[in-house]
Amino acid sequence: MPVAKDSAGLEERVLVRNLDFFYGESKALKSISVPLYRNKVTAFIGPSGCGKSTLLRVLNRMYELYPKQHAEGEVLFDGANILDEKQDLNLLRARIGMVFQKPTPFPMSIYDNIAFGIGLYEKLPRSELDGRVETALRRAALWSEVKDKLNSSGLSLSGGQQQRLCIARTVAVKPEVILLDEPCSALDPISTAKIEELIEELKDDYTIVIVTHNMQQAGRVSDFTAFMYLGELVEFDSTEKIFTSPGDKRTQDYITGRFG
Ligand SMILES: Nc1ncnc2c1ncn2[C@@H]1O[C@H](COP(=O)(O)OP(=O)(O)OP(=O)(O)O)[C@@H](O)[C@H]1O
Repeated sequence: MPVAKDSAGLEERVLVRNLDFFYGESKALKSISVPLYRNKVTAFIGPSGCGKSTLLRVLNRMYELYPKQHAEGEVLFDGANILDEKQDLNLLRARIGMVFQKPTPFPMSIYDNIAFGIGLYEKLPRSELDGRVETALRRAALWSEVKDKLNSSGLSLSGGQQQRLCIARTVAVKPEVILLDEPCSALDPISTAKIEELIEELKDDYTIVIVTHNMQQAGRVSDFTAFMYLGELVEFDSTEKIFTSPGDKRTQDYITGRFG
């Protein structure tokens, strides 16, 4: 299928169109429309409760795990609406991976943390699996720190290392889009800097979406920024534009710390 690119060479990897989301009767997302461009980092910012995490949870249909939550509208991925009932959820979650706020390694060895995820989707001989585990750990900038203790528990690592292990686990199944929900909020500044460097490198291969409360972080890591407020998407533009001359007063007030 020919892929539409605009004059700036941007390719819409995912296109959210008129998306509404409901927790029971309560509407948490109101007619959200936003593109997520290939090989770019898009940051979602906005005050607590504005719907950032809800939006991420729609993008890989995580909300399906809970009763009385539903989405209406379209999330187009390769031209198909992932909200469609026929969507294979396991396949979707392999293609759109997610890293959570709190590092969540499985209670198993470092090696198995990575191998387990791969094993859900592919049956590989041990030698090939070893290679995939190493590549994923290198990609997550963790290999040099763990290569001599692959059999130690993932839980024995520091918080920052655990978060990189979770990123390695996500990368290992070869997703196309990576969703990061406040990935640094539980980390110290050095670990945060490492994750930010990693995001910069990963965007060569993936489409990345990050939710962050940290304005400086959004400014450092993202190419595009979406500002949300009370379930609405107020403004979406290049990060430079949002942070230097936002079009909406609410965006301006938020980024200058006047509310939120
Ligand atoms: N499980 C739930 N049941 C009912 N309402 C919920 C649930 N989870 C979130 N909400 C509501 O949906 C709205 C959006 O919440 P969401 O967690 O997406 O916001 P957020 O922008 O990610 O906030 P934060 O920055 O504090 O993480 C809020 O009004 C919240 O109270």
